[in-house]
Amino acid sequence: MSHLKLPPLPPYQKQQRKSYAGFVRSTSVQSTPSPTSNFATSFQLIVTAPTSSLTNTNTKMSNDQKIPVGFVTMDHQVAGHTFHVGTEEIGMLKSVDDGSVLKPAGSPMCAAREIKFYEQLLTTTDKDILPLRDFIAEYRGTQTLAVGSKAVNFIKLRDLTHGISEPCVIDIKMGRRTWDPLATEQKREAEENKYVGCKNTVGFCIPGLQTHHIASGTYKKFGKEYGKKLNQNTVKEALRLFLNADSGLCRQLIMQILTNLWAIQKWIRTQKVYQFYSSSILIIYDARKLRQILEAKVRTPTTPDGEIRSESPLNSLQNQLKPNRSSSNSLRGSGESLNTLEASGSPTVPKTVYRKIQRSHSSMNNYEQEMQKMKDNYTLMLDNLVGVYDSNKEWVHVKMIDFAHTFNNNEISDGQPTVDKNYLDGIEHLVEMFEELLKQCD
Ligand SMILES: Nc1ncnc2c1ncn2[C@@H]1O[C@H](COP(=O)(O)OP(=O)(O)OP(=O)(O)O)[C@@H](O)[C@H]1O
Ligand SMILES: O=P(O)(O)O[C@@H]1[C@@H](O)[C@H](OP(=O)(O)O)[C@@H](OP(=O)(O)O)[C@@H](O)[C@H]1OP(=O)(O)O
Repeated sequence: MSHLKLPPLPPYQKQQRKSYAGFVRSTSVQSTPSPTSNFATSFQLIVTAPTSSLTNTNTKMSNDQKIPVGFVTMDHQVAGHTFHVGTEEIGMLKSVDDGSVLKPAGSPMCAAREIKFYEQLLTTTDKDILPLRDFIAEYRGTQTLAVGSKAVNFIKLRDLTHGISEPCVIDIKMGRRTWDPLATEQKREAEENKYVGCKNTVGFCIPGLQTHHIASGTYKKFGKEYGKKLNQNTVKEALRLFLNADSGLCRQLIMQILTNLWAIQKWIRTQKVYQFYSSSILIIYDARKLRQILEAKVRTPTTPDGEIRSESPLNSLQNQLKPNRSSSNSLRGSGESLNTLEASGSPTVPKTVYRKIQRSHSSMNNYEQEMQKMKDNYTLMLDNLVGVYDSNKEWVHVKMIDFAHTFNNNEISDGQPTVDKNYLDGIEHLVEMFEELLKQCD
């Protein structure tokens, strides 16, 4: 255990924004949320529901947790402190209008530490730290809001799911060790006994993920009970589940994720300023965009070096269609329903050719799925037509989050500062897995 050289943390000062959203009652601030805050025990598969049926219904809270006007609970939160109806538990909020999330600042020490981390990053000129600005969600200061009868200080960040139609989200907590130098014996023991199948082998764990499962059109959410059961083999299945691999590994998606991971990995290999304990990498992508790419691939399969393959069954179908300049929907004889849209030249109108739908009692399920796919594609097409879904917008985010336990090296030891080997071990394994997935893309 390195010799601790931790100056007493300054008394916790709330940096408050001038303006308050919602309302703030003048109340006596409770000193801290209970330090042993209970977490909602999450079942393995928390939620599964048809994607099309989802709306953010997270606005119902108990009276004593009335959510401030202008905010709702974060519907795409996959891990961390969540609101728990009827308890003191306060979780992430999402602004309804400015594309921000608010993270409750937590216990005074963690809050001061995380706010100090973000504030330092805003003003630093240290070239060794500057790359970190690109790896985190934009910090938008702090804000105090009344939640029920409490005035709570929040850290305000860019909502990385904002504008993402069908957000697939995974929280990957980095490092074998997830307790910080100030952790009590009890906390260390608790942390050491969690996610052991993953942390002790690949140096990271998955406290939560959600995916819009393209093949079945359902939304699936998995919590920490799922993550705690993963090992170095099944964690790869979890990544494939997150990536909709059963619909086809998408080279474009994996390349975008890897490009960001490589940048973080390169910086972690050399930076000697921070030790990141219990910090996560959050990966988010839009399943609606992925679906569009996969459909396009089926329509125009390409060779590994990107050349459009010569005649493929679908191409021959397309060629038979010789599409005219407008959408045409022709029903023929045996119930074949073919629909093709000639790409009108507009980047937002996809050339959509629906595969022949064979209607027979033996493939009725297939038919149902095909019909669901046609409906989804129509939605996508109409979105594109009305510009709701700008196909050029950013649809993949990879960001470092959660710095409540991030220490400056000069706080920890008086020896030579070193790289964060704990975090590095995790990201080396994570990059390796995504590089392996890239090789599996056809
Ligand atoms: N900038 C963001 N945009 C969108 N979602 C976010 C953002 N930051 C955090 N989240 C969501 O909130 C969850 C928890 O975030 P974070 O880890 O910072 O909180 P926490 O309560 O400290 O978690 P833990 O208890 O695991 O340390 C993440 O898993 C993610 O789903
Ligand atoms: O990573 P998990 O499994 O969500 O564990 C959390 C986590 O350890 C959290 O600590 P922090 O990283 O947010 O500081 C714990 O909060 P407290 O330390 O405030 O109690 C949670 O209790 C942990 O959840 P769980 O109790 O399910 O292990």
